[in-house]
Amino acid sequence: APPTAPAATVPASTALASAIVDTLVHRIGKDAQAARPHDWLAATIFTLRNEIIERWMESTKAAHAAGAKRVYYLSLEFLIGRLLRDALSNLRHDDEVAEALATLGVDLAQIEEIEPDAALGNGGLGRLAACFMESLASLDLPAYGYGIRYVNGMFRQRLDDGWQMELPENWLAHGNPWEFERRESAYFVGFGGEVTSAAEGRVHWSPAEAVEAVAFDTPMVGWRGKRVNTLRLWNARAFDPIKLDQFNAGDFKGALDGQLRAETLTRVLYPNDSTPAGQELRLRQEYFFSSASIQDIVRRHVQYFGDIRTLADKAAIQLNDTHPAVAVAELMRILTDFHELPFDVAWDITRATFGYTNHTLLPEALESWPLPLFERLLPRHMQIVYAINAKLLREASKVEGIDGRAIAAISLIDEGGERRVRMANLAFAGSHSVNGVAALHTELMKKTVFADLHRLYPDRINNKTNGITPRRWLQQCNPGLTALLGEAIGPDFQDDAAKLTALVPFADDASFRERFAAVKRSNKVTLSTYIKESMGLTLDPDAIFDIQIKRIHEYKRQLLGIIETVALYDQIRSHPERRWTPRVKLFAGKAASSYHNAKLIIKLANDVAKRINADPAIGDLLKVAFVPNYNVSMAERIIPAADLSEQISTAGMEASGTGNMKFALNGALTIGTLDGANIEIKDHVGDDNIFIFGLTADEVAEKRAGGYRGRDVIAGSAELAQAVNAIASGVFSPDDPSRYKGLMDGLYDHDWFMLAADFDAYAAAQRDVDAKWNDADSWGRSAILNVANMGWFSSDRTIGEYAKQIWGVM
Ligand SMILES: CCc1ccc([C@H](C)CC(=O)N[C@@H]2O[C@H](CO)[C@@H](O)[C@H](O)[C@H]2O)cc1
Repeated sequence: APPTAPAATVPASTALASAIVDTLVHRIGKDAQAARPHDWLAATIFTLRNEIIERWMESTKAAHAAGAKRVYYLSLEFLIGRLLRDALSNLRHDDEVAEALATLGVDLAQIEEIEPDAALGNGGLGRLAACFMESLASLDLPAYGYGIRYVNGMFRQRLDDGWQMELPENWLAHGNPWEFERRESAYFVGFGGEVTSAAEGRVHWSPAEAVEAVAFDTPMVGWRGKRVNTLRLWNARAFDPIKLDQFNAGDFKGALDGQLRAETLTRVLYPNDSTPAGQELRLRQEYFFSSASIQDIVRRHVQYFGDIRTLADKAAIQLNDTHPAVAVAELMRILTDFHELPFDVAWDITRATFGYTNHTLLPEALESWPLPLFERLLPRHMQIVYAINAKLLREASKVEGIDGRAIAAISLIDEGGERRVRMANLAFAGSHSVNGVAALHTELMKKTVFADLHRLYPDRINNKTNGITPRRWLQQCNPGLTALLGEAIGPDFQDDAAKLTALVPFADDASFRERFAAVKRSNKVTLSTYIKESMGLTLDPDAIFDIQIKRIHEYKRQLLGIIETVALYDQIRSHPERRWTPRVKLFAGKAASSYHNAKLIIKLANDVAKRINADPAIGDLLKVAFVPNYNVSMAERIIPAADLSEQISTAGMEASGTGNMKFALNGALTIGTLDGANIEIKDHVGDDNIFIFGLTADEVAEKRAGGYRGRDVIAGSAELAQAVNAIASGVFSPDDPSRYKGLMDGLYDHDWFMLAADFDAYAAAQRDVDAKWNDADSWGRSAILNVANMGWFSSDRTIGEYAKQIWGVM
């Protein structure tokens, strides 16, 4: 049973109202008359925090008392979003707080809207880390998340005449009531300098420069407040914020240089979600937070358990992709240089402690660092990488069937051309578990990127299909559906998402289908109101809401969605006599600031929207919109209103996807390829309740190997050719007719992402969507069966698997 609510819990609504006013007066310094919405937000959070802090302390004490093994999740990204609604709902206080505030004339929903998103991530990887932290607390597992406290998170996207503009994001502008500075948890992190060998083989690294890493803790509140875990984000501070001598000499810049360098380190999140910037500052960020985190983990272990050799029994460290991979070398440095363990003993402890999750097979996304940069910035770690590599290659050379080519592929050092340190190989070699994030992805890891390492360590790669927290992605963002489900199958699904299967029989219940459709329609009306107010565009809530929201990337094929929309537009215009099914196409997503084609695709979506929405011949049959500044809160607003979820990546390129799970859990049907977790969604919801089309991953590989050319396919598809030529010739860009020529030529000449190859199948699947939509019972049945069968995609199931099979904490 969850721990009994401590004495200082939130009193009944009126008492609660006065507690909030008391905080407003004594903490914010405003009385109810003068208070602004942001004052009420702060007062509500500070009041609610009291209970959270007590549960937090209780959780920490309980873990300590139990001598529990802790999970440490190292991630350069945590895409948290807003926390008030999440904390209120997980503590089951949302209704009484709403009531209490209402007695004060304050609308809880309104103040929840002004909380800034903690946008400390790019996309899938960062959001997964946030869902995982919530599930770890909800499963009562002692865990810490470690990351960087960026002052500027993911940039704000503004569209200027359809072009993406990146604006700094200042989530800390008005302070952050959720964080606690822990000045006592501060560590020295060095860079550069040199390594000297001291007496009896001891090694000494004297860095040329250093910063102080200071911890800021944010509570991670689990479902029913079962446990409150810690998200520890590091901030960099200069040891010498101001050099007075230089200042007095008038060299103000020089005097403050140290502080500037430190601030720069944790200032901003790199906005790339698959192409490494490859900049030195990025490596400095990766080492800064990895070192501070490892030092903090080792300090806690020695303090609580004494002997460092038992580290792997009491700590499970998970590397969220390669971004914290240098932590492997950092732990080796601390174990050998400070705790004077023999190399091999240190290596065994390191491997037993680390697990590594791979989130992408895109070659350009696999991080590697030029050896000179790595050596200059981290001279001691370079030595350790060499030592690890020597041991690894010695081991590999003993395995039969591992030839020179395999050795070269296994090596931590890429010798082809400029020598580079392969962070994926370092993470792989330094971990006892290497997991993929969906079944197909994990199989492709074994067959492609890690084929040789897999042959050397055949039982290291394992699969952990992603999941999403049903608290944020159903209960909190879709209260209408949650209430309806509760009426039908009782509340138990809120404690165990697997219990959603109790909904299956209701798919055949016409009255339940009706109420289900009514909830969906009211969510669509709510979204339409928002789109009307924010974009001035009127949407028909009875049209199919067909939605593609995710980072803009060529492998995610927003371009295929746009070209099919252009083909549909042309079909409607040339065949007005036909009975067309009204459709609303919504796009949203950010492009990495240096990703030219992705930014062009955003512009094209806006140009196509402008033309179609203004065309009187179309009316409400087709409306297109690109919603600006897609983020976690926007996803919570859009997903409950979706009928159709676009998951149309080139097969073999989307490791898993997690948006696909969120849409299906909210009763949308998926149109997608056999890629990532789409395959497992199909397996769970049933072939009749999903629209699958296109080439499989193997077929894509064959076509690529077989000299596939888009030109041949385009020539064979009138609809496709018409749409591509219309875009290429400037029909949607009269102000610059050749704007998309290059983009379209790319389809003729390369089409690496197989848009032409999959077009006809995709367009046909879209017509199947229309047909099913016009059979409301069939659509309703399928939508209900999607919700009923999405329990397996809860991140509680995923974390349960990590806990049992990788971390040994369950
Ligand atoms: C170094 C630049 C960089 C930054 C981020 C990344 C991430 C790995 C990209 C990412 O977010 N991958 C997504 O991870 C999700 C969670 O596992 C998956 O569901 C998505 O399929 C995958 O694209 C790669 C390279």
